[in-house]
Amino acid sequence: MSLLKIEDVWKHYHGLSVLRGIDLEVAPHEVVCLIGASGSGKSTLLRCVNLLETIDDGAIHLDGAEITDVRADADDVRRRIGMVFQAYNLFPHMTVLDNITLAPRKVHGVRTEEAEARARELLDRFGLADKAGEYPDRLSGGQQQRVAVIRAVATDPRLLLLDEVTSALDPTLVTEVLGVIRELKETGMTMILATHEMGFARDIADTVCFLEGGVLLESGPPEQIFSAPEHPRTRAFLQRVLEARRM
Ligand SMILES: Nc1ncnc2c1ncn2[C@@H]1O[C@H](COP(=O)(O)OP(=O)(O)OP(=O)(O)O)[C@@H](O)[C@H]1O
Repeated sequence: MSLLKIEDVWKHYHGLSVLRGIDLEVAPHEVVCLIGASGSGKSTLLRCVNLLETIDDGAIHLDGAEITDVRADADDVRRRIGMVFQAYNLFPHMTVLDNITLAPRKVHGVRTEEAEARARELLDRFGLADKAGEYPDRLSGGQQQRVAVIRAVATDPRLLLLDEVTSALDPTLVTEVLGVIRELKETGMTMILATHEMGFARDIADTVCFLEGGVLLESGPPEQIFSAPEHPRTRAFLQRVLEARRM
């Protein structure tokens, strides 16, 4: 059974359709990368999945239950879905350790010692063990984003959504964040990433989905999408990306 099932999802803003009948299934442990030009609907789709936006038509199921049903408990759904944004959104007045343990303690009711032990284990695994007592403004952008990723997985979510997590970073810092995500893949975390990093999508994705104008035009394994895309619009988009990189 799929872990996430998105069925004919539509989203309109002020009469304009920004998601137009999206269908997508994500299997447990699968890594899906959403690619497409700016404004194609990648972020909106992620925001619909964790109920930050309400959909106008269609349905989204997590673990077989419809989460877009009006009777679904949005807080419960968000407890099961982690999300990391482009802007790291760490709490500036809290140490790294407190940032990471806040949700497990306050939302999931985990005891402080247990939450801190888990946070330290994650910090250690992702090479940030010495930063537990630091405040976010003492960390580099790459380190802050790694803490944001750790914070999102500290509650053991069923699904992790990552929205352009490397866009705000200096290119030299991108690699370290990508390293963390690669490591998460090794642990079997199911993830959906919206990304402009084609190289990364090719490297990490099990499935790449190309969106244009709110339509999921083509999806498939990275070898297919990047080497032999079927849809002419996918080919045109990848060509534009390639040309922009040469400039
Ligand atoms: N809150 C909002 N109100 C009105 N329009 C919105 C809102 N959020 C997004 N949009 C519009 O929806 C469309 C899709 O935006 P979205 O941010 O999902 O695209 P994207 O593919 O994630 O872009 P980017 O790669 O730049 O992040 C855009 O035309 C955008 O202007």
